[in-house]
Amino acid sequence: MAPVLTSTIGFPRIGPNREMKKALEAYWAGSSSKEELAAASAAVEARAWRDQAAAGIDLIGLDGTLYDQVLDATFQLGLIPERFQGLGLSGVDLYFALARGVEGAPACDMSKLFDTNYHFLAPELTADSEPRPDWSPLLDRLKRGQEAVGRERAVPMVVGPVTLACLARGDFDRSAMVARLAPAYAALLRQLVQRGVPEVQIHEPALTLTGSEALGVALSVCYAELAATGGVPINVVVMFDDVPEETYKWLVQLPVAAISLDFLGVPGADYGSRTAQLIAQHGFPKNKRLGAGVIDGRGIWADKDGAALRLLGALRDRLGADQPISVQTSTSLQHVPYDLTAEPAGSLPQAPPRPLAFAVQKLAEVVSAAQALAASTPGDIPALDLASFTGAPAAKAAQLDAGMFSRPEPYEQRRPKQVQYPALPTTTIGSFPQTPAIRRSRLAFKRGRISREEYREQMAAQIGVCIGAQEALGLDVLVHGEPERSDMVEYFGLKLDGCYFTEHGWVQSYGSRYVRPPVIVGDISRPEPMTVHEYALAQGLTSKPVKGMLTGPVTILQWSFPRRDVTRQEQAFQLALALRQEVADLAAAGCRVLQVDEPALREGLPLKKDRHAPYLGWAVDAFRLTTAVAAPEVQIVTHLCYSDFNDILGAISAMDADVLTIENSRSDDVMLLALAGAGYPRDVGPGVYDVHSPVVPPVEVMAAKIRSFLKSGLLGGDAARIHVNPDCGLKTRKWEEVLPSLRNMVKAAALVRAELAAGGGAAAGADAGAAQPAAGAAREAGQRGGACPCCTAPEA
Ligand SMILES: CN1c2c(nc(N)[nH]c2=O)NC[C@@H]1CNc1ccc(C(=O)N[C@@H](CCC(=O)N[C@@H](CCC(=O)N[C@@H](CCC(=O)O)C(=O)O)C(=O)O)C(=O)O)cc1
Ligand SMILES: N[C@@H](CCS)C(=O)O
Ligand SMILES: [Zn+2]
Repeated sequence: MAPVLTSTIGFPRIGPNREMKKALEAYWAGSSSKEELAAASAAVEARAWRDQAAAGIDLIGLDGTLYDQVLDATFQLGLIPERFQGLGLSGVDLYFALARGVEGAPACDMSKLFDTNYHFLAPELTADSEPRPDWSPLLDRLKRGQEAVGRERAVPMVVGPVTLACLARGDFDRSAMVARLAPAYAALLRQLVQRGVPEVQIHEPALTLTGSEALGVALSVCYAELAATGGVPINVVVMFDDVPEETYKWLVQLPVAAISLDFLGVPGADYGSRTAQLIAQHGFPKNKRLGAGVIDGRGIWADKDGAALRLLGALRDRLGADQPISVQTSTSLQHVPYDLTAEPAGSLPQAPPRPLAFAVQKLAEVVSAAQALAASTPGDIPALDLASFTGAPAAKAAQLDAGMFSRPEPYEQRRPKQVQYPALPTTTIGSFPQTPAIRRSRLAFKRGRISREEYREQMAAQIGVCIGAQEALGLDVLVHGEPERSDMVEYFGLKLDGCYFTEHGWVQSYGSRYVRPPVIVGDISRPEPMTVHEYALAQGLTSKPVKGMLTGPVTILQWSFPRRDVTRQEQAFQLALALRQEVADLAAAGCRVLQVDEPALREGLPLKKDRHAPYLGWAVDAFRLTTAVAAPEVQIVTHLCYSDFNDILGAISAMDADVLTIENSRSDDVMLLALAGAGYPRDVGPGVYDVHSPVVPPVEVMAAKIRSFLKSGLLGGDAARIHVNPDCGLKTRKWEEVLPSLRNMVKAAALVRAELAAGGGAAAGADAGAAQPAAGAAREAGQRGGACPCCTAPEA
């Protein structure tokens, strides 16, 4: 019998106590040195590798990054976009310039990694891109890894050439690019030969995509070139989904030592994963190790009733006891929190459907499944039918009246009844800076140092500050600023029954920014209103319309850890029904503009095209179920960001929102042009500036953007229906960045309004005054929080 190994293909890189966040932010703030940053990063990495060794993992993937693993590959390949060259930057400063931007050189585009809530930095390539590899950071990490866990266990990992070519921005032939990149990867493999590694992991999640079969020839030629370097066994790692059948046929023929596959796919997806079926049907080569990803890498549920072992047993039955196999997680563990034992005793949900497991606990599951498999003989393990295994939960049909999914009147009829705007109405996306003072208040409340009442008073004061600032800036549609929300999804998770919330369950979202996803543990319901108090408070301070602010059902689901026993659709509809009650309550409280954010709508799109339509069907239905309860007079806004929405324009339109605000500025108006090209019919607010950069955008730059919107053909250039807003919320920024940026944004809108007025071209119905709420919402301004951060010292 072949030995059963254990392997890891990625681990949290943030440290058990968010050490990397602190180290990075200290370095960026200038309060620590390069050496201190490098030392902190090395310590976090070594801790993670030692944790894996201590758990008994045989082959430890040497995960670790200062910001993002895709950027690491781009950077080490020397594929530096031209705008960063000649700035006099090198090393980590050049690396961080690509990640975060510097004056005159905006950052690389940030996008979701496949269907996860992790953001990578997109390589920018052209047909002529010439790699100039320098793999020193990876080789240095390998040296440290070998010192930490020994040569026989330390496995270097890198994002592979096919995935890099697929994730890159630019107009070029992907197959040709794979061929162009191959020699640079071959150079890495040659350097690894000297260093005595057991293997190298080349991560190729792009092989899960529909269309990857067309890259089959490029894949084969490239991996033949890599294998020809000789000496270093290659483990091709695929994660996030199964691979298309044709791709599977290419994949298993590659001249590599191991292929790692994801047997579980997306938690709660009704289509499950076809990986087991592919193996049942086509087998797997005996001369390669099968990396069996049978422990869920991106869910937090513990393996239940030995499900992983049954899958392993079925694989052995199909492939034979001499099949080399390693037990591992289905994806990198970077998508789950570090260690469940950090949670305070007694805080775990009382009756979860099954126990929880974070990254450290998953290591133990991998090892115990491997040990149980090795110790068993055929017949010991309960049978499982490989040919029909998908891991999908049983679908429950939702019994809802069709009328609940449609607004009472179509857009053309209801729009004139809603708030009327001046040309180019200005607004923001919802959040304002989460200042240290706000975080201190929240901490004080959590630790019991201040009462709930005091905490609410302090948040109310912040809301007052936000309203005062927006009035002073002259924005048309205001927001309350979301100070009470540590995170938009976490906030709703805390308010909804059926969700469990962790204290330390941080997961990296991008760079030094982390989130704590709620855990959906049961049926969702809303015990009481969640946002009405803050909305009413803010609206009470101004005569301008204040947007009600909700996170949509698909985004709450996507950014939570969902159940695995119930389909995603069922969970989305439960969330939608709870949010629908909130929409009704906000409307009853006088709210006339109500934003329901769905930034993760695109993220949830299955990686296979044939699964798009069913997903988009229920995802759009969940949004409509949430919002359709609103009367025609209530303007429903939605907001989408940080994804490529081109391929879901039909679904965006089907959401039937009255206003769509969409991130646009980092990607050269791609979204705007796509919407214009598709004849998108309802109001649009394309982002005019990037909120992830500390750079204050000049008036003229934003004015030029607005002019380009008007000329793009979008809405026939109707300026009253083209809104002006930043790309996304401002919570990560400081007041001293936000105020000048918004001041410039308002000035830019005013400039273009004046141009339109001078040219007589302003849209019909446009009026240079402030927006008016349609129904009597005029209230006394400035009752609370008159202090305006424009006139007082902003908080650091
Ligand atoms: C819009 N985005 C979001 C995504 N996913 C979400 N779940 N939420 C999102 O908003 N995905 C796509 C994008 C990703 N964007 C971001 C943007 C910003 C962040 C971010 O800033 N994260 C914060 C964490 C915020 C938070 O919850 N803070 C807590 C404080 C927790 C804490 O550290 N407390 C300290 C003491 C307080 C202190 O001294 O500061 C303690 O307990 O010791 C809070 O506000 O209460 C981050 O800093 O990383 C994430 C994704
Ligand atoms: N309303 C949220 C949306 C983020 S996608 C915010 O402004 O932060
Ligand atoms: Zn956003």
